[in-house]
Amino acid sequence: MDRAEALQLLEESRKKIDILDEDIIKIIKERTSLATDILKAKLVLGMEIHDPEREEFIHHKIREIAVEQGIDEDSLTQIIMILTDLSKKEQQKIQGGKAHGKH
Ligand SMILES: O=C(O)C(=O)C[C@]1(C(=O)O)C=C[C@@H](O)C=C1
Repeated sequence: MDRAEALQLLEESRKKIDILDEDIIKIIKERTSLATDILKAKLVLGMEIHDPEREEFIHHKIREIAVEQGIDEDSLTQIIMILTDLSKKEQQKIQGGKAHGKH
């Protein structure tokens, strides 16, 4: 591969990454926005926002997928922790808004 081809390959790969990053962000938004329905259900069921058992189940599942797909387990675990954190923060935000609306 000469220098011109290398530059072209880098540019094309970065374009693909930019598109994938946008897709990932859309999916993160879709996952986070489920917080509204999850909180609605939890309030009826008298459940806490933080559900350690469910999180443990997700982490176990993710570790299996990481091994299967040959992705670094710790990195994938960190990503899942960020995603569950986003969901909890969103649920707390909605709950705070609801509580505030009562007064
Ligand atoms: O499944 C739930 O109960 C959720 O609130 C969603 C979720 C998640 O983001 O996956 C977030 C917080 C809980 O601790 C467990 C899981």
